[in-house]
Amino acid sequence: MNILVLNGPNMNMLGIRQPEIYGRETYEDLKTMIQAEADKLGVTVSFFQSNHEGALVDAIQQAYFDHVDGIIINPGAYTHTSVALLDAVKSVGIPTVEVHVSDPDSREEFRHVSYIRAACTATIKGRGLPGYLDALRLLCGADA
Ligand SMILES: O=C1C[C@@](O)(C(=O)O)C[C@@H](O)[C@@H]1O
Repeated sequence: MNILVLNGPNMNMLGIRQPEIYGRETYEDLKTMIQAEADKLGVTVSFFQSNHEGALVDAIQQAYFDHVDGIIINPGAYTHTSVALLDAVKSVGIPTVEVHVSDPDSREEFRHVSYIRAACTATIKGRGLPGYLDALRLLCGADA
């Protein structure tokens, strides 16, 4: 099984950006944590982070041609704005789990809308970085 982990804008700033919300662990720590869980589950994971909407659309489309089995996506702020990412996930038909480190629904009103949610099989939010591990287990059919 092949899982792609996509992170949107500012997720490369984990550990630096608003640690009171996103914690002190870095993007590299996140990748290490996911890789360790993937090794346990016996699945292959690849990672992509971009601050650019189109690059994320390209990565989702490429996942189709690479026969990726599942996508974990934290679109960052594009969650609340991007019809393009919604359309991309719908286009490829790959099971996709939306992850948020914080709980956007308990933050500012403008974070309450998620465009991508309609294309996702599940949303995991407010669980910190371990939320990504829950998403991985969910996609692999292991208990989340
Ligand atoms: O960049 C982010 C991170 C986020 O997706 C999260 O992981 O909690 C929540 C979004 O509202 C925000 O724009």
